[in-house]
Amino acid sequence: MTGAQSGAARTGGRRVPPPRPAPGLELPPARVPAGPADGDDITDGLKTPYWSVHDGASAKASVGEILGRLPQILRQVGTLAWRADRRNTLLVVVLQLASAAMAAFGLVASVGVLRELFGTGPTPDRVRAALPQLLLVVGLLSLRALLEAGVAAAEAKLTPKIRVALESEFYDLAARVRLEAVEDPDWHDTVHRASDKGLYYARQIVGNVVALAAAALDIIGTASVLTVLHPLLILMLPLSVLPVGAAAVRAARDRFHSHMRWNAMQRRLRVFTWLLLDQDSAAELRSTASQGALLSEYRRIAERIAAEETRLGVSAARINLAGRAVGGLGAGLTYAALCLMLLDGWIPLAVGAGAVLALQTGRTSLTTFVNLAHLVFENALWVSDLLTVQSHCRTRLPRTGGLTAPEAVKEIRLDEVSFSYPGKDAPALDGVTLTLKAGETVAFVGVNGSGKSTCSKLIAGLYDPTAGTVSWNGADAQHLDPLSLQRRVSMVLQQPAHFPFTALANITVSRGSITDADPEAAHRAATASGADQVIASLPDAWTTLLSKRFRGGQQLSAGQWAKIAVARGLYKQAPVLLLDEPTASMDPRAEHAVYQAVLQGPRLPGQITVLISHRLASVRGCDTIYVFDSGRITESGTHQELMDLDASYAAMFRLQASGYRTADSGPDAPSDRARLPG
Ligand SMILES: Nc1ncnc2c1ncn2[C@@H]1O[C@H](COP(=O)(O)OP(=O)(O)OP(=O)(O)O)[C@@H](O)[C@H]1O
Repeated sequence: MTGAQSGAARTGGRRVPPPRPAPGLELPPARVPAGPADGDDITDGLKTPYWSVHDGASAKASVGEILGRLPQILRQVGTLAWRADRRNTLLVVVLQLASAAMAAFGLVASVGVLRELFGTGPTPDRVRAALPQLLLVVGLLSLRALLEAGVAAAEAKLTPKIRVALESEFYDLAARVRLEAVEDPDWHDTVHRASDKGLYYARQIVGNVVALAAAALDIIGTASVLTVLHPLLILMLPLSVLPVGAAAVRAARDRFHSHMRWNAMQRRLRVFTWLLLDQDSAAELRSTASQGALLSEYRRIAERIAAEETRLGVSAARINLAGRAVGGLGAGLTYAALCLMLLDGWIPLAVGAGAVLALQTGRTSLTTFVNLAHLVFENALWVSDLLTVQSHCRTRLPRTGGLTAPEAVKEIRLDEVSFSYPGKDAPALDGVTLTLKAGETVAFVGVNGSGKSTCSKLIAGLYDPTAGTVSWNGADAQHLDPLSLQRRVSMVLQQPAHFPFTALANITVSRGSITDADPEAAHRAATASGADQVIASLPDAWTTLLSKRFRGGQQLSAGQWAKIAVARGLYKQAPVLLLDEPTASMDPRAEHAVYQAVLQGPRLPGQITVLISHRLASVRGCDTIYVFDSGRITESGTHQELMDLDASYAAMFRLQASGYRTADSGPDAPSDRARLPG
């Protein structure tokens, strides 16, 4: 090779320049840190992940905000419950109210017992006098236990129903939204957050709201009992419970903060543990022997987490102690006030003892209330998030109704069609005009990112154009019923889905079923695509599960999956067949067989076939070849016309052909197809 030739490939006498370095790119640094330095915050540099946006929200909200949101949350949960199961919702409410009433009556009866016990007369007489009240207390407490069991049983029936209703509605909506919504990265985040967190907390919130309501009712019950005992005693309640409440708020916030921090640290650690265990990175880690580097970073983070855990534990113990001291102070003040009331004869001893009992109950209920209020506040944010995503889904569903797409597709026309992906300024398609006629096989070729796949998705009705029209037999596709249109199109995608179903179901799914098959059509499709040999080699042939996640499941190679995907596309027998680089991962013989089947094999009468491929030799037999560049069609015609045009298609073709050329062959004579045996 001469010096002039050394930096460039030669194609039919033209030279294709070698790649140039990006302008202005400097040399990289000699050392980069693997993570935050030892003195730095280990959570620095971590983006708040989409699934964590509401974590710790209750620790940031004020008490007023939390209390202010509770009625709305109660309404929201009540509506969900009412919609899911009216009977059990009513049961929960009624039984919970009755249970709170039993608790209050139990307290009053307990004061009655104390009154008798602290009365005058010999002890046996006092005990005898107290017995009926004592039996009443036992009866009321037993009744309360029964009522609480009833609440738990009704809740156990109600919660799964709410979950199933919410889940079904959510998955039904999310699975049907239009493709451009699904491909929006923000959409992906919100939907996954709703699925992982929203649905999880929707399950938790019912139980938590019921427990919160129970705690609130107990506080109300306690306040009522104190008022009945002596109106002044109601003043004791805030004195006794507020310090406990403040300590509980502080402890709850600290817990939520710690949880957030711990989560963030664990996420940094998981980056490394995941890489160490992951199947995809296993081969490279071993071949580069870089496990040691990853393990040392793992140890560094793990040690920081251990130190942080100790710090958090000690801090929690301190807050606990402070909380108890404040609570004790409150209790001390209450008892001092009670003593004064007793000494001045405002209340009898029995009432004083009853008040102590009631205040003790009130303190416990308030601590429970504070903890649950924080929890419910945070749960509700996730549930609201889920409900917002659901309503958002409703706005992004495909149109319904419209004309039924024609069964016999005579012509599909794209007229000045443009399309931009959400959030992208540059259009992926920019004024594309082309006509596909019944019975034609056309090819879309062009460099990466030039808009070929996007164009095929617009033809399939998966996207609506942002400008211009796609029409079927003269009717605007946007006026056609999307479902009927999708039934007329079969798409084989560049990265086909690997359904964890049987081999047969992986094929029949294109007709919307994973249980029923047309055996002859499935066999024909598998034979044409080359999937027949793949399936025949599987232990249970058609019924082999294609997923290692199941017992007896099998793992296929990328090329084998591609054959299954082509079979799936052919099995649908749709009037429009779109093949988006289906053979990229196939071996040359398999690729050749697929193109033979598509281009020359039996096909549906009038079927329109679109092939997208980078291997130009494979599509040279197509009726029309469209060359895409930056979202536009820059050339079109038959292979020969484009070769005669001698523009970019001809240059690309010669470049590929040069890789196969032997010393004695002409510039555009050879092709990989021509060289294949048989
Ligand atoms: N889902 C998507 N969201 C945002 N942008 C996208 C999406 N899919 C494609 N694009 C962008 O649209 C442009 C056209 O992409 P398209 O996949 O249609 O090209 P292509 O010609 O099929 O490329 P390739 O040969 O690599 O398959 C590219 O700039 C690409 O980055």
